[in-house]
Amino acid sequence: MEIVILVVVIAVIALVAISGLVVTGRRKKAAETQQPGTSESTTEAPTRTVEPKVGEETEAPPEGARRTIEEVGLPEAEEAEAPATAEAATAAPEIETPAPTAGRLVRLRDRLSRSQNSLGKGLLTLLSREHLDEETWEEVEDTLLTADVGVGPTQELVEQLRERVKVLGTRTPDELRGLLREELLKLVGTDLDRTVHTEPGAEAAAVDRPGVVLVVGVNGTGKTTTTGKLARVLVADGKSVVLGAADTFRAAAADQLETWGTRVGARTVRGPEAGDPASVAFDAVKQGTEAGADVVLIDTAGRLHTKTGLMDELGKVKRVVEKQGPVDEVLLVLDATTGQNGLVQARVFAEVVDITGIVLTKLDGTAKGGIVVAVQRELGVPVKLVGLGEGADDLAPFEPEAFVDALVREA
Ligand SMILES: Nc1nc2c(ncn2[C@@H]2O[C@H](COP(=O)(O)OP(=O)(O)OP(=O)(O)O)[C@@H](O)[C@H]2O)c(=O)[nH]1
Repeated sequence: MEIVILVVVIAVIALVAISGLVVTGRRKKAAETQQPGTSESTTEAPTRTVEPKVGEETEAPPEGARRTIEEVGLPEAEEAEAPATAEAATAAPEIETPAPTAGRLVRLRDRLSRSQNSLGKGLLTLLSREHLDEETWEEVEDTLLTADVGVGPTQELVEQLRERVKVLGTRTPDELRGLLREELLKLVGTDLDRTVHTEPGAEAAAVDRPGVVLVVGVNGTGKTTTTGKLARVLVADGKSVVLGAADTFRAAAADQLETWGTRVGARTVRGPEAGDPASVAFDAVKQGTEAGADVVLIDTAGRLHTKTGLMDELGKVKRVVEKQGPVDEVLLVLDATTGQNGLVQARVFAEVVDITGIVLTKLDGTAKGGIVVAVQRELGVPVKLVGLGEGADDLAPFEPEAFVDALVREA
């Protein structure tokens, strides 16, 4: 009997154990069959990746999108498209046509007058006061000094204005505007040669060499950008241009210049990183001459005017280039927003390389347009170009009338 009970107990235990195993096995299977469920969300993932993300409008359509074209029955179109796309990938980038240069300053006048508003508007408001007492004249003086016109030119202007306002007696706003325009124009100067000399000098007729322009200045003033913009201006005027990346300190600067060049089909001559800038400049002129280019533009590295070694190096760049012929234009790039500090820079650069023209950049970012007057006085060298923005065609020939008009125009 005991034996029978023992057998029954063992049988019951065995049954329980077997049914437990079966349940675990089923659960495992169920878990495995849920994996496809998870992979369902992964199959969703690719679907998600073909959805455009914010800012992807300009990217090539993803694979999924092309299949949709197939679905609507245009396989031939896709086949025909495929080689074209492959070709486009290897083809040279499209060459841009820069905007014409004539009247650029006028076109950009709105921007200029917006940024310069405080000088012209400030002066006109002061001069419109009923009684022009000593205090008002002092305010006129302060306004001019704040706008970086410089002490000497400010005193001259105030003296002239005082005299003429006295003679004029009662003043209408239009008369005042006219008066101020005339006096500012006198200060800015209308008879300076503001041509950027990109043509080789007379001696070149025998040698047949390109015009050579050297671009110099302290760090970050906008040399590379200006060189690139100038290349566009020249190409727009039908000239062939070779660029010399003599900024060997920063590989990125040479890349930046090359990008500007590529956009307008101008070749860039570059050297090894940290190589000798004078030799790159020399090579650029040599290659420009061999290629029969019209102009060679040489971008130099930014250097602090206080670093004697770097300033000596700049002198060497110019001397080495001159072994092949004179440099026709040395452009000093000054950042208009640095105000009076620009004058100190100008003085030192002028001692090392003969500056023949000034490019005043970032005039769009300052109300201190008076630096135009101050820097010309300081160096006796005219402002020839102005930068009015970061856009590729935001470089304008400096036109005194358009500039002064922008200063005194009605807001
Ligand atoms: N708003 C404005 N920005 C400008 C103008 N000209 C240049 N810039 C900007 O100034 C910055 C410096 O310009 P770069 O051309 O790299 O200056 P750089 O003098 O070559 O610099 P380094 O090689 O480091 O000495 C860039 O962000 C330009 O886009 C301008 O006229 N207006």
